[in-house]
Amino acid sequence: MLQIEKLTRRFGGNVAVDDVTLTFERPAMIGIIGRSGAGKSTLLRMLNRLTDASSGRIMFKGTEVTGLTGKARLRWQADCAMIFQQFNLVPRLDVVSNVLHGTLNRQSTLATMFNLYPQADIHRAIDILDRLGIAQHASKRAEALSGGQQQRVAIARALMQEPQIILADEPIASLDPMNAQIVMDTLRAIHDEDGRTIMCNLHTLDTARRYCDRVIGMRDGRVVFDGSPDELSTDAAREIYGAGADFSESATSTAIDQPETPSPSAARRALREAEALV
Ligand SMILES: Nc1ncnc2c1ncn2[C@@H]1O[C@H](COP(=O)(O)OP(=O)(O)OP(=O)(O)O)[C@@H](O)[C@H]1O
Repeated sequence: MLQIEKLTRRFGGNVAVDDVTLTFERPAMIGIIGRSGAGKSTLLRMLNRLTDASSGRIMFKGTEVTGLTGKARLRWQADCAMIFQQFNLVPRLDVVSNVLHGTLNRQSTLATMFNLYPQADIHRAIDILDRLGIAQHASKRAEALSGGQQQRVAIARALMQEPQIILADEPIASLDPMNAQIVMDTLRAIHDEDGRTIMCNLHTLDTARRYCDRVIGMRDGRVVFDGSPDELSTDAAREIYGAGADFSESATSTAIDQPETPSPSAARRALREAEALV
């Protein structure tokens, strides 16, 4: 399905991603771990074509992604949607409009300028927000939401593009443990229910073990581990993090509490407000 072949990215004399070859046969939830500077973000950004490769190639279902230009490249970026640590929403814009931004690649410039979205898209945006448990916030400005809620808005915006792959670059690094759990549960559910591939850069080992089917460990731009969560032993973790015998997994762990649940009537009210707004 997805093949990464000898992918390399250099920044001057620094090799951020070094000759990485990976094959993904079927949709899965994949965690990429490694310490800061290991090359995780650069790898995801090359997959999404935000960053060009220095050499090597990416193939998806027979198409060479690394060779796409213009509209074909934009289509790929919708098919392989990306979410970020800092959410990248428009803070002063309401939540539904932020989600509708996920359709920008398909809109005419004029329609975009005047926020003219088809009714069907508006309903779909609200359905997606409802699915992610945040429809009650649909009419609020994005900046009024908590970090976890904003990350779910970013996921909703990604889902508007009907992507086959969702790339998540440190999606929970700015969140408290409870919101981190909600966001990871959401990503896992999207994989389980929709069959989309989810590829997440993660700082914490326990999150990768708990949520992912396959874990890829990077160190100094190279893949040094590729296996199931069960195979990710403390020794393997030491190798990935380049740590000594005093390596403690607790240094890469998060404790997790109980998630919030919105009241159904509040959600319905907010849905009506949002429909009136857009
Ligand atoms: N645009 C850039 N220009 C120059 N060097 C870069 C650029 N982007 C990344 N690098 C370098 O490439 C290396 C890998 O960075 P990258 O951000 O991919 O690592 P990472 O594993 O995602 O780290 P973190 O967890 O801190 O985000 C680092 O040495 C970084 O300084």
